[in-house]
Amino acid sequence: MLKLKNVSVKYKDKVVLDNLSLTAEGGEIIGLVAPNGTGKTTLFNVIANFIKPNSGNVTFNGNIQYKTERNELSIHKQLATFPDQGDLFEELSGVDHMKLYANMWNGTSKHVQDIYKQLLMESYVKKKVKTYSLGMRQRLCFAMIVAADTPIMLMDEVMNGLDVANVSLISKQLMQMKKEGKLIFVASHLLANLDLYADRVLYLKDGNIVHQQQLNESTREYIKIELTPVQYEKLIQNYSLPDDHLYIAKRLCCIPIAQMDLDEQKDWIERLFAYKGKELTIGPLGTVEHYEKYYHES
Ligand SMILES: Nc1ncnc2c1ncn2[C@@H]1O[C@H](COP(=O)(O)OP(=O)(O)OP(=O)(O)O)[C@@H](O)[C@H]1O
Repeated sequence: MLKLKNVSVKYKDKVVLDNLSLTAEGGEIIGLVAPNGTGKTTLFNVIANFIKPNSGNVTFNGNIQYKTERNELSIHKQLATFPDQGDLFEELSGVDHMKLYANMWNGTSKHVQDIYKQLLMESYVKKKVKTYSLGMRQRLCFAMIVAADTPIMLMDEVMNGLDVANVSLISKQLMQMKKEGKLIFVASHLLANLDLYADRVLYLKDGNIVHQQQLNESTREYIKIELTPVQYEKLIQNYSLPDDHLYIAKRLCCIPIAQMDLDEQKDWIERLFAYKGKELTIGPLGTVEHYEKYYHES
């Protein structure tokens, strides 16, 4: 559905994307994670052709590239980007905005009512945007991209400023759209949140994807415990830890269990129980832990 090949973007001497390649298919939610200023928006801008890469290309559906105006039009019919709150019209209602997006991409707005009901916006959607809170505006931006109903959606910080109930509401809607076969990119700083709905999380670093985390496959499991650097030093002096264990962000010790039999696993759990008041968990690394591994250790 979407293929980026050797994409590079430079602003003057600053390389932001460096030979980045990526393939993505419909029916997938892809999280995009990196500290501020790494290149997430730049990557979205390349996919949407808001900026031209210095080299490399983007291909849709196997053979369509941004080479002609006609191609650009046909790609833009299939792709919508998350609206910016600053682009909302204060004097128009939420419904007006949703209809605008629905008509622009879909040629019809008959599904708009179902969407605002599903997103629990009925009580305010017909009022002018100037009366909305930040969270209501954010939900409207989301409702607009849902109304656009495109096969590809690029969402920058979709959950910004939303409370727990709204995060859950929007997560559900994202998963429903994924089931319908859409390809959805979500750039986010709300890491734990991505664990709930993303299929794959891409970590951007130094202009490229430094790691792709598959969340829907069984992944390496670890015994995980929070340890201070002093406690960790003592542990590695007293016991021989597997070479591939991790000590992430000088706080979390992760011991892989794949190569251990049940007795060895039990031994490790007993040893680690000695650290009173520390939470011991068993499972794969989550998005937060990967993030700390890639961005807090260098
Ligand atoms: N038009 C531009 N001219 C010069 N430099 C730019 C331009 N746009 C972006 N940059 C630089 O490119 C880098 C990546 O910016 P980008 O907006 O893609 O990051 P981001 O990962 O989306 O950040 P954030 O999490 O803060 O939204 C930054 O260092 C930024 O200063």
